[in-house]
Amino acid sequence: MAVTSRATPSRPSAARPVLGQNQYGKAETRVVRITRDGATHHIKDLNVSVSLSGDMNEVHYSGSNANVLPTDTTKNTVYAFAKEHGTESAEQFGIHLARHFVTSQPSIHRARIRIEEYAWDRIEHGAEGAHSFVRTGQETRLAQITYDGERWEVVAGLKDLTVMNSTNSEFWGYAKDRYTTLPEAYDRVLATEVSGRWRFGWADGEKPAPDWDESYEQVRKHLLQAFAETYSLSLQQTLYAMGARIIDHRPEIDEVRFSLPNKHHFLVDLEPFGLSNDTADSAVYFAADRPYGLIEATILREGCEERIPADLTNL
Ligand SMILES: O=c1[nH]c(=O)c2[nH]c(=O)[nH]c2[nH]1
Repeated sequence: MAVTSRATPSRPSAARPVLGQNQYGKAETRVVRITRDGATHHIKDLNVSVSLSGDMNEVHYSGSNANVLPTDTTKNTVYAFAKEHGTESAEQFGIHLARHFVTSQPSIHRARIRIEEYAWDRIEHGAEGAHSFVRTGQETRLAQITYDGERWEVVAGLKDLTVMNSTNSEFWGYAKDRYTTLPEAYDRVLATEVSGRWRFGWADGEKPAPDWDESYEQVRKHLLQAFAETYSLSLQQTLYAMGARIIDHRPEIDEVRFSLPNKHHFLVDLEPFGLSNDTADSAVYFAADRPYGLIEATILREGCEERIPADLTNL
């Protein structure tokens, strides 16, 4: 029930149920810090959950918020601390946060900070710069084989391959109407979780089949390198570059389709906390999980038929 008066909060009568263990805080603040060492960038990608407890009887019994540091504040603290301590280990980062909450708020006696850290490897490629990353951990490899007694259709693919460029991405010059509020971006983070399928030209059991494993490794390498090396004016352009590079380098493949969610990273406004974000040496982002742009397209070898379904979840 909402509090409707400003009356002094009261304790429950002896007959009323007693409050047991309780805790609160903001769960899963997704914070990404990009540290810039010239053209070499470093990523710290954390999922931080704060859980606080202490003198919280009144807020439960009567709704008095006097002892409650808002969960929104705990989220802001994570962002601000990411700017100030974000290159440190997750353990050390958690120690800073926990100490801050317990020592700065008399009503908070215990802070539990849980952190998941996502690791990123650099994408090896031939171009300048060190700002392209692939999230550590194996993607899922996919295959679909169809045979009607005469002809074969083999489609290979992958999903859950997460990649990021921490620079060399822009988005501007787009159509605008009365509902457009998106600011034009001249240097943004471009991140996506690649879902792709590619169809082999091989359809005839008499002809030698491609080396499937070698083909998979090469397609994966080419799509990563195209992602890393493309100076991107849109995710659509990057998608086309990835598919075109596969078609150009892998003669066994006739058709490629990608479904690429645009995993938006929004700069956090740290001005209210006296910190300037997006400086030459570092920037802190909020990694949003939804809604997301979804960019999908097929790239074909000239003269080949489009057979991979538009909705990759049907494959
Ligand atoms: O690369 C992009 N393509 C879009 O179509 C689009 N739309 C949008 O809001 N942001 C972006 N980014």
